[in-house]
Amino acid sequence: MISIRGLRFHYPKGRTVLDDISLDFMKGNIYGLFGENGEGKSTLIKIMAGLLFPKVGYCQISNEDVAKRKVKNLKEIFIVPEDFELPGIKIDTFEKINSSFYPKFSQDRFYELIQEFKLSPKENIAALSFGQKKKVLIAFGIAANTSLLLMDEPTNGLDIPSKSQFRKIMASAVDQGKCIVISTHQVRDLHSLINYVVILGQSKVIFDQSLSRVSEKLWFGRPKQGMQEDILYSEPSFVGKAILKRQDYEETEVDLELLFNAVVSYPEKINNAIKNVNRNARV
Ligand SMILES: Nc1ncnc2c1ncn2[C@@H]1O[C@H](COP(=O)(O)OP(=O)(O)OP(=O)(O)O)[C@@H](O)[C@H]1O
Repeated sequence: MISIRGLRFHYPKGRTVLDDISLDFMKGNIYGLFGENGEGKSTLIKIMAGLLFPKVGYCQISNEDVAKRKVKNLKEIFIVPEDFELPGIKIDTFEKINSSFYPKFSQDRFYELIQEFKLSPKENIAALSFGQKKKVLIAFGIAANTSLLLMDEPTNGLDIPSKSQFRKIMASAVDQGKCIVISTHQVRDLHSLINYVVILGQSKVIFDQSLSRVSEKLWFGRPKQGMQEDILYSEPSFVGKAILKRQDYEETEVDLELLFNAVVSYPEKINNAIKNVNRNARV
């Protein structure tokens, strides 16, 4: 669906932000795009939305460069940016004006979500808090039913109950016709939502794996006696929790935060452990 090859990007007179990025994003999946502050997540999301253009390489949607900004492609992409401004109009007026750009827009779904977010269609957007405005945009993005839904730090500004509500709503939004990419540095917010992890580090892709592959190859938890030699990564702040090569241990739930910290600290070691096809080999 989205294919990125050999992509390089820098801002005018700036350092290289993205260097030789190659990635595929497929329909039916929710991708978590992670990276520390300033690693280029927002930049990549904007390139995927056709708002910034690669200096080298390409980003294609359905085999066409997004940078060409063809209407047939743009109507299949919706972005919920990190920062945005919405006009000072009523929510239902906003819906009427903007929904016409998205042929698969579902009015019913939009107003259902607006209600779920405890907003009213007659409220003026100007009078809403930042978090409430974000909810309007998230509801619009889901209702737009585009093949590609990009969300940059969507949980910023949401309170704790709204974060779990967001996860529930997003889980119900994905279907076989849709690809969702969510960027965040708050890895924990995407717990039990995503099924692919992409991590950017030092301008490169340092990790690109499905969670099913991760849980097939890695074990997360507090190691018992006799498991020490399989430890790949541990951290005192995770009260003894570690990542181990799975070997013959039971499958565990992936701890996204621990995985993220491990990949950022030892990208090669973690990638090798996942790629390793020989279950008994020691890394
Ligand atoms: N408009 C701009 N002009 C110049 N440099 C920019 C601009 N926007 C971002 N940058 C720089 O590009 C780099 C990547 O920024 P970007 O916002 O893509 O990172 P990010 O991973 O989304 O960060 P965060 O997690 O803090 O939101 C940073 O070094 C930033 O300073």
